[in-house]
Amino acid sequence: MSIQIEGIHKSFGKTRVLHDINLDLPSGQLVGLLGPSGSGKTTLLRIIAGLEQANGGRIHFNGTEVTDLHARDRQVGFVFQHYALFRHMTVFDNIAFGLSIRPKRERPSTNDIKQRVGSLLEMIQLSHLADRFPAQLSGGQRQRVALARALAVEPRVLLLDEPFGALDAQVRKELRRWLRRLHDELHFTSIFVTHDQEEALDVSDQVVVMSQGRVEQIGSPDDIWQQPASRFVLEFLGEVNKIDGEIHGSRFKVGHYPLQLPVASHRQGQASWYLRPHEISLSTQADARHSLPVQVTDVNPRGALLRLELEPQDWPGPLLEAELPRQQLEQARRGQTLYLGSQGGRLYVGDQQLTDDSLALTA
Ligand SMILES: Nc1ncnc2c1ncn2[C@@H]1O[C@H](COP(=O)(O)OP(=O)(O)OP(=O)(O)O)[C@@H](O)[C@H]1O
Repeated sequence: MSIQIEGIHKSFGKTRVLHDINLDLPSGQLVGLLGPSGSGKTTLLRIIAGLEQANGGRIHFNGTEVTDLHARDRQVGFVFQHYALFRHMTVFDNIAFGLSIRPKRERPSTNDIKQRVGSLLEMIQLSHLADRFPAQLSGGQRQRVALARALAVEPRVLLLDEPFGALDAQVRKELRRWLRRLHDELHFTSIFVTHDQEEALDVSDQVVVMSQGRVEQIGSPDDIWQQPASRFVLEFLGEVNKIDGEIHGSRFKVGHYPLQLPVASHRQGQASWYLRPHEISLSTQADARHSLPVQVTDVNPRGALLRLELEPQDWPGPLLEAELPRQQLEQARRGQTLYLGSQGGRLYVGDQQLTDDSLALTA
């Protein structure tokens, strides 16, 4: 089931919380809706479900307009962070619920219901707990039952709002892998709200990044990571170091250290150089490529990698995080002075990136 969202906007009172949202989501994809708290993810999800009315715009499922269709007629399954299973019903009855309340002529026979619930129980690997009550399950098991319950009625679209938000990191990771596999087997279309960028990048076919009620970027996890469309996306997705300075002619001056830009910039003044930890290179000697002195304040080996915390020396700025192959700096130790450089990173003046490509700065 493909989903088209055209010019959706929404206000609560005088506050506009969604601005002209346009999305075209192909059938069968697992789409991650990612953004900070308050960016409008849940509101958009509720509008797609029909639980909230937009102030304008249209929604189509497979080309058919559903904007004015009641939630119960949209055939949408919903799983929330705290999904209230019926406490007085067993796991089996919870999953069977949606089927068993159907009007008589649409209701499958008792045997069919038994079979369908049986195969869902197998799928969520909880067949052995069919007779338990929700209170006798772990949080992860409860969320799996919630998912099976949503899938039992064969929704055309499954919407998940932080479904694993309340679970601990390990269970969360297992469940999202499991959701991915399930998705690959059953090919339904789902939209999955999260504010956890690792979660979104890990399981989604496409990620929609939202900020302040607008779509900042839509693309594959790889696109979004490699080619962030804005400074917001760059900062929101993954760790990034920010080094502030000023552009004068063809130089980017950090404190009193002038770094040479590859080409003279037409923009002058305040600018920020953004570097992911792995884009930092370090040398024990100052040279043409490594000119900014930093002091090592922490050394953390992580397998084949070395993670260093660095304090700017003699130039203003917050602590920096660098990550490099261990053999490159075998002898790194706390208190040592090193010289920072990079072949990459991105230079921004305000919200505008100075070049389309990554930038190499040399002293
Ligand atoms: N029923 C409501 N009445 C008034 N304001 C609301 C209502 N629901 C949401 N909002 C506001 O709309 C904005 C978007 O909220 P929404 O829940 O969609 O964000 P979100 O990105 O899902 O956030 P979170 O990750 O914290 O759940 C927020 O500023 C919120 O306070």
